[in-house]
Amino acid sequence: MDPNVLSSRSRIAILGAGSVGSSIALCLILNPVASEVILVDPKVELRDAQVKDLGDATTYHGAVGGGGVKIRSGTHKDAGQCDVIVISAGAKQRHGESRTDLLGRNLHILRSAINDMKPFREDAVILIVANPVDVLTYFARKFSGLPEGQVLGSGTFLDSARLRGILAEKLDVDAGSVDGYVLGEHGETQMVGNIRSSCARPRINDASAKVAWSCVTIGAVPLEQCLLPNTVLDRKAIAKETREKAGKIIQAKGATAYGIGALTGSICKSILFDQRNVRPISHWIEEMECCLSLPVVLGRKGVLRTLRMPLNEEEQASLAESASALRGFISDAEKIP
Ligand SMILES: NC(=O)c1ccc[n+]([C@@H]2O[C@H](COP(=O)([O-])OP(=O)(O)OC[C@H]3O[C@@H](n4cnc5c(N)ncnc54)[C@H](O)[C@@H]3O)[C@@H](O)[C@H]2O)c1
Repeated sequence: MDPNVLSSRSRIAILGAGSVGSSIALCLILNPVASEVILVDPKVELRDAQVKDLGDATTYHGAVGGGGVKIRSGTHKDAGQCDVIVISAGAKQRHGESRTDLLGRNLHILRSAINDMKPFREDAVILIVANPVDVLTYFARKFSGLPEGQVLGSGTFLDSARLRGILAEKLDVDAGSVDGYVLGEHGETQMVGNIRSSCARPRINDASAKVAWSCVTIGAVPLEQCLLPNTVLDRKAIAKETREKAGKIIQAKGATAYGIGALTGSICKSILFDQRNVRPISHWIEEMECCLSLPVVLGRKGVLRTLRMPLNEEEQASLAESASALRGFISDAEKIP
């Protein structure tokens, strides 16, 4: 089927009209993949103002079905009937607040948003962007009752994109030719640091732990064989730079929005156009009993299958450690009233 015919009937809802939600909406206007984008936010003044502002951007953009993208305000019930529901509704961390308390607030938002959206259209795909993304993806699957492949989180797609960009610069190649993944838990939310001690969980100490270095290739050529003459690749420093990029942006401007906006738009495209792209996406992993990122095939039914990477022993151990930390965090979250 012509993908544009498919998309012309499609609708995407975005819950949360803040920095991230509005950036996602703009990307979906500039690179249209659905005929309608619906913004949902209890702050109705903000929501409607974002819709008006974004509406101006549609004037010269969007050729889906020839008529351009329609952006409008909507309710949670409208969202439940959309093809893709992006959840960027989330409170930001207050000064001195523990991650557990933040999770408590965001879990509350997620639970009420999902209840308000029910009943879901049968083939709806829920895409979690709000943090902590892996834990919220786990609970969205539980609260929504949708088939597990239809509930996913942006996961380490953003971390992996950052890694690719940094490697591309160091190796002087196009980022599109770099194949490499950050796996496990989404880095912006490593549940360490100011987490309450009663909820402290094992952490990955090595900053390079989550990059699947053994599988990085440049145009299908193993990384080792692609280094420029007389160069040494400091993997630990690159992993650290990848992990700390978000923090630096947030420190300077309060939030990250454009990167996640563009990548979320591309996940929506993979789903609605049934593209079968391989992306590192947070999803339910049965044997790990949590949601975390491994490469998956993405299509109209969401996660179609997980691809198992030939990780070395150390990488497998760090992935297991990431899963154990997430399981611990989930079990702490289950106790939140
Ligand atoms: N996954 C990633 O890679 C990534 C990257 C950047 C930000 N984030 C996360 O995205 C989330 C949003 O960030 P932001 O900067 O846009 O925050 P923001 O405060 O600007 O926007 C959040 C919006 O959610 C709305 N909201 C609250 N409850 C709602 C509900 N029940 N239904 C609909 N909307 C509701 C709020 O009113 C607010 O407007 C945060 O959790 C942030 O950590 C994730």
